[in-house]
Amino acid sequence: MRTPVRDYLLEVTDGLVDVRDGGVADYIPALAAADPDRLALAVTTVGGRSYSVGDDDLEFSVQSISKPFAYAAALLDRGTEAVDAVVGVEPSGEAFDELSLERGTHRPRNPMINAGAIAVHGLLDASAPGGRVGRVLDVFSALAGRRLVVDDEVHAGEMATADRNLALAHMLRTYGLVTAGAHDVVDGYTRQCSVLVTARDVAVMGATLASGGVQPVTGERVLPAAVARRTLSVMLAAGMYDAAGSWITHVGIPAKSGVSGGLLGALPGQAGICSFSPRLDGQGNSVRGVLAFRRLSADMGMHLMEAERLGETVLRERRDDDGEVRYALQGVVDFTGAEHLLHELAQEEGRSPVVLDLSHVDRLTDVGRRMVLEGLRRLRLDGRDVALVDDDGVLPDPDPGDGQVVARRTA
Ligand SMILES: NC(=O)CC[C@H](N)C(=O)O
Repeated sequence: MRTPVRDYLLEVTDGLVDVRDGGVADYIPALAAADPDRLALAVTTVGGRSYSVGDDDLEFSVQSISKPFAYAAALLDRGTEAVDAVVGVEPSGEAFDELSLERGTHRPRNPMINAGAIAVHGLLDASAPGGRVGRVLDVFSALAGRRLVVDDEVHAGEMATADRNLALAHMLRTYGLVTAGAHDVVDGYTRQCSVLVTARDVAVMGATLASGGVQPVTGERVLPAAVARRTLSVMLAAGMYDAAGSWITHVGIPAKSGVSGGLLGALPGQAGICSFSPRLDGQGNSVRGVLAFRRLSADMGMHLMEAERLGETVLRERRDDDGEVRYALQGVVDFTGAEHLLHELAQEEGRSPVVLDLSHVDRLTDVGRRMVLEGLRRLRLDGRDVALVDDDGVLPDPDPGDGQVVARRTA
């Protein structure tokens, strides 16, 4: 069988070929010269499988799609507190190159606009080989799973007209939010924007954020889970500049756009997505990219707020068996899954022993584990015997805290 996923992506891009609205960014010479008809769409699942169509191997400069990844690198290098001291996490509701600073602290409102991204670039570990740009290349390459490079021509072309970004950096220096030289930081930030990627690379990088920081193809943990979660949160709040509100409403996928026409999406627990099409709308977002994401979100149920009642699926069956009550669980036991089980256990009457069969459980989250153990402890306080069937060891060291390890059975 040929998997239908790639065919679906083809259908989406085929439907966009005739859309020619918008125009390419013209303030960077290399972007002004881009072929506006190029089109690519790529998806990588958190399981590490990639599907892509169109110009999926065409390299383009990453531009502002670098911002969330550089933010993640700064969190890695400096920790949350130091990063929070120079940049906020609020949507700005303004254009990407606006000097939008918070009242009082003078911090740029978020790391997804230029002012914030320039401050973030200044935070990167400059002691790495190749300095801050070397650091960017190392982290980006680990995220993509291949060695990435800077396009010197894109960089030189943008530096020739970088007055506005230089102004932002000088302004940030007056507030002590950038300490390195303004020219140095903007030069490094512009190189960061000039890293060459393909749509396939960006989808894989996004899948790394979506999977909580583990690069799903190489298996390497590139980012701590908390860094991935924070990066996705800021993308959701501010990744689409002044279109953030309508983006959340219509698409509901944490995302980041760039002036070269790339659009990154990362859906937690599911997939990284990238579209590439150079014509931009008035807000600087790729016209066909926005349409592709709207369609994917609607067709594939990818809107973050599309809530599934998964908790109830955890209970596979309850059986009265030879004088004992057996609960068979399945899937991933998280807060709502454990709550569902605890609710059922609370209805239990009588004195027969309770057996929890975990044979079909993939995993318990930390809170799921603590809640299930607390349930077992309370059953024992009520004078009931409890036992576990857990041949795969999904609940290692089942100590409910009363000093008595729970008995194990084989299925
Ligand atoms: N929105 C963007 O992609 C902007 C990135 C570009 N390098 C700039 O700083 O202007």
